[in-house]
Parts: sequence; C-alpha cells; structure tokens
Amino acid sequence: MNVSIIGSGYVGTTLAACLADLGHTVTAIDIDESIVERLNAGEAPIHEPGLADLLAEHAGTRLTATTSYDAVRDTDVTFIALPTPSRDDGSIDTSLVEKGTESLGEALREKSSPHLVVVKSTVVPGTTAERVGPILEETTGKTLGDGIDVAMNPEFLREGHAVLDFLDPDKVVLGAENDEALATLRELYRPLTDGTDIPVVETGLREAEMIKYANNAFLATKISLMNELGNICKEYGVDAYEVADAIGLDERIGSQFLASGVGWGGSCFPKDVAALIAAADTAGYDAELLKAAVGVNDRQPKRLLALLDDHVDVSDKRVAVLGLAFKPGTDDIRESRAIPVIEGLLDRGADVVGYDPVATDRMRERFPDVEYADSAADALRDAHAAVVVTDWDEFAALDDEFDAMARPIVVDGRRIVERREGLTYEGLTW
Ligand SMILES: NC(=O)c1ccc[n+]([C@@H]2O[C@H](COP(=O)([O-])OP(=O)(O)OC[C@H]3O[C@@H](n4cnc5c(N)ncnc54)[C@H](O)[C@@H]3O)[C@@H](O)[C@H]2O)c1
Ligand SMILES: O=c1ccn([C@@H]2O[C@H](COP(=O)(O)OP(=O)(O)O[C@H]3O[C@H](CO)[C@@H](O)[C@H](O)[C@H]3O)[C@@H](O)[C@H]2O)c(=O)[nH]1
Repeated sequence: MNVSIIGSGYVGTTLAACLADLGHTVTAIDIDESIVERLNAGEAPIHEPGLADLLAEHAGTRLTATTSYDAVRDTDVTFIALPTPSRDDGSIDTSLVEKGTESLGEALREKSSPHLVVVKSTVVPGTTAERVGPILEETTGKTLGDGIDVAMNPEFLREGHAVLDFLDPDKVVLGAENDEALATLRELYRPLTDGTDIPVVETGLREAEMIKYANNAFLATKISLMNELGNICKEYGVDAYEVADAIGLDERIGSQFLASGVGWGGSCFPKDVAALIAAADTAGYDAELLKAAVGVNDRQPKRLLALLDDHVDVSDKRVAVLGLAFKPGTDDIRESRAIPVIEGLLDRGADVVGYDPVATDRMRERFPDVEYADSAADALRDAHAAVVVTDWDEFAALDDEFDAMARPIVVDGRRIVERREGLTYEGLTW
C-alpha cells in the first residue's frame, strides 16, 4: 500500500520505518528540512534502538521523505502524527493537527481516487469526527464517506522501545465508522497481524481516542499508587520493591509498572493525564483520582530532595544529578523528573553537575548554566552528594567512583545504585 505520514517525530518516524519494513511504500512529510534530509540519508533523527538500521535499509527505496504535502496525492492513506501539546490549563492544543489537516486537505483536493486519513496523534474523544473530518470536507471539497474518509489508530509505543513495540504490539486498535475505512486499516496492518496472535480491536472513532487516554491514565495512576504505597513503606522502614514483587504476583495486579521512585515524566503521561482531567472538567466531571495521581507524582521529586536535606545542606556544594532523560534508552527530557530536581537544587544554592549518557545536550538547552560532566565518574568527583533520577544500567555498575566524592551520599530515585560500604545510601521508597 502507498502510505504518507505527516510529522516525523518519535511516532511518525517509527511508523514510517516500520511500515516500510512491513512492505509498504512510505512517504514521510515534515516541515523541518533537516529531519527530511536525515531521513532521506537513511539516518535516524531521534535516538531510538533499531530505528537507524531500518531507516538505513529502506531509505531511498521503500521510504522517502519530503517537505511537500503534494506527495500525499500519490498515496492511498495518510497518517497524521503531529504533536498535541498541553495548553496552560492542561487541555490539548489541537492547532498543529488542524493546521496539518488543512494542508493535507488542500493537497488532496485534486486527487480523484479515494483517500483515507488516519489520526495517529493522541486526541480527546470527538476530535477526529468533529475537527479533523470537517476540516477535510472543507479543504478537499468532498464529503466524508465519498472519496475521503477518516479513521483513528492510537499508538502505544514506548520511547526507547519504539520499534520493538510497534512490530510486536500488545494490541492494534482500529477506530472507524464505516466498512471501507476499516477494511483499509485492516489491509494496512495485515502484514503485521496475519498469522500472529496480536489482538486487533475494531471499534469506533471516539472509543479508539478514549482507549489511548485510558491506557496512559491507568499506567500513570498505577505508578502513582505504587509511589504512594512506597512513601508509606519508607515511613515504616519497609522495602517497597519487596512489596511490589509480591503484589505483582497477583495476576489481577500484574508485575509491570510497579517500580516506585521519583515518578513519571516523558512526553505522554503528564500531557495525557492533564488532557483527560481537562476533558472531564469540560464535560462537568471532576476526575478526582487522576488529579491525586498527578499530586503524588509532583510530590516525589520534593520527597527526594527532602531526603537529601536530611543528610547535607547543599548550599554552595557540588551535587551530582545522575540521569537527565525522562527514562533510560532515550535522549528525550520532556517532563523529565530531573527538571524539578535540578530546579530544587538550584533553589537551595547547590552547584549542580549533571550527567546522562545521551540527554546532556537537550538538558543544556533547558539549563544552560548548569555544569555537565562527560561521565558519571566526572560528575561524582568532589561532589558532596548525588541524586539518581534515571535508571540507566551503567549506574548499577558504579562502585569505586563513589570514593572520589567529597562526601559519599547518594539519594537514589530509581533503585539502580548498588549499596556498598562507605556509601551513605538512601532509597526513595525503600
Ligand atoms: N512520543 C511518544 O512516545 C508517543 C507515543 C504515542 C503517541 N504519541 C502521540 O503522537 C503525537 C506525535 O508525538 P511525537 O512525540 O511523535 O511528536 P514529535 O514532537 O516528536 O514530532 C512531531 C513532528 O511533527 C513535525 N511537524 C510539526 N508541524 C508540522 C506540520 N504542519 N506539517 C508537517 N510536520 C509538522 C515536527 O517538525 C516534528 O518532527 C502526539 O499526539 C503524541 O501525544 C506520542
Ligand atoms: O514502573 C514504572 C514504569 C515507568 N515509570 C516512569 O514512567 C514514565 C513513562 O515510562 P514509559 O511508559 O516506559 O515511557 P513512555 O515512552 O512515556 O511511554 C508511555 O507513553 C507513550 C505515549 O503515549 C505510550 O505510547 C506508552 O504506551 C506509555 O508506556 C518514565 O518517566 C518512567 O521512568 C516509573 O516511574 N515506574
């Protein structure tokens, strides 16, 4: 099938590379020329395991990139993978999706064969039918169901595992309101799902939109609940990880997403939970539990800093922040818990030195005046304390490096550092 994808960020690029790998002919469209150049050169514009290999294999053959929307006319299906950021009140800003849809519709006006537009972006229930659909009708001059159609296909990939998650998903959700749109979506995913036991959920547009929010809200709330339990564990000298291992054996609870610590960040959980709370508010429902999940999440970095305060007054002291990315395996710092931690340390007058294997450049843009080290060892040298914010594997191997600290104190927000003699070790929930 000939597919075009608007937006070549984390989702769009992964989708482009994976659909090409599944045998489709893919055109990636982005307004950022440097991204288009990199894609055409077979290079990954983002740090994502396995992505560079797929792009190198398919660029120039099954995958091409362009800044021109005209390319959509040579395709049968267009995915919209544009950002849906938060407004100040937490609600989603759909203006980029709407602008992209307008450009798409104008380009499709001259196309005579049928075209399916699939919303991949995370959008609140009603967006595809009530915003994307009408814009397409207006700009193409066609009627939905007659030459142009819409569908909704939420994405569940995790950053750092994007390619594997796409090629081996827990489920594929296809939202459509008519048989033709559904048949096109099925056809598109057939190379992925045929002969496998991957569940394919066929549902309506609003349901598909809501499934995405429900998925993220559930996972974020699960972590916040474990963080709440972990905070109580810490007060009673109980190891929250032992508790989590045991409760995770109950199949109704499940063992995943029970790692307590400094909380959830990233480009999705904070934005999507806020959007769902705002959407509920708009509908007249007070999403109390989701608000509490956000409250617990906001508290975890403060608890980490309070534990540090118990050990050392960091004013004018060098403090190492180990890990800057919102989680390991990515250079993404959006809503990273490192941000409130660094802010709290700067408020206390600390000389912060940050280290991350891949996310330093991005954090430097956010905090240009903070010092950044090239290795964990360099960050720890002469530091009066260290805090761990991201569970990069390499932090588990740190050992002698702690001997070079002015005072070997570690407050671990991710249970990754090994306890050792001579090290004052404080876990956030254990
Ligand atoms: N990042 C994730 O892990 C993830 C996972 C599932 C769903 N989502 C959702 O997918 C959507 C996209 O997220 P992302 O993280 O890939 O975004 P992103 O910010 O990484 O990428 C968006 C891309 O769109 C391009 N762009 C902006 N305006 C454009 C326009 N008018 N025309 C063409 N290109 C344009 C930008 O240059 C950028 O390359 C969001 O709704 C997000 O919530 C993200
Ligand atoms: O037990 C856990 C698991 C995760 N986290 C934190 O939660 C955040 C999110 O982690 P993860 O879900 O692995 O990363 P994302 O790439 O943000 O993926 C989430 O958000 C995506 C965008 O919507 C969805 O597609 C994915 O299904 C969903 O897992 C990170 O800060 C993690 O450190 C914890 O604190 N404890």
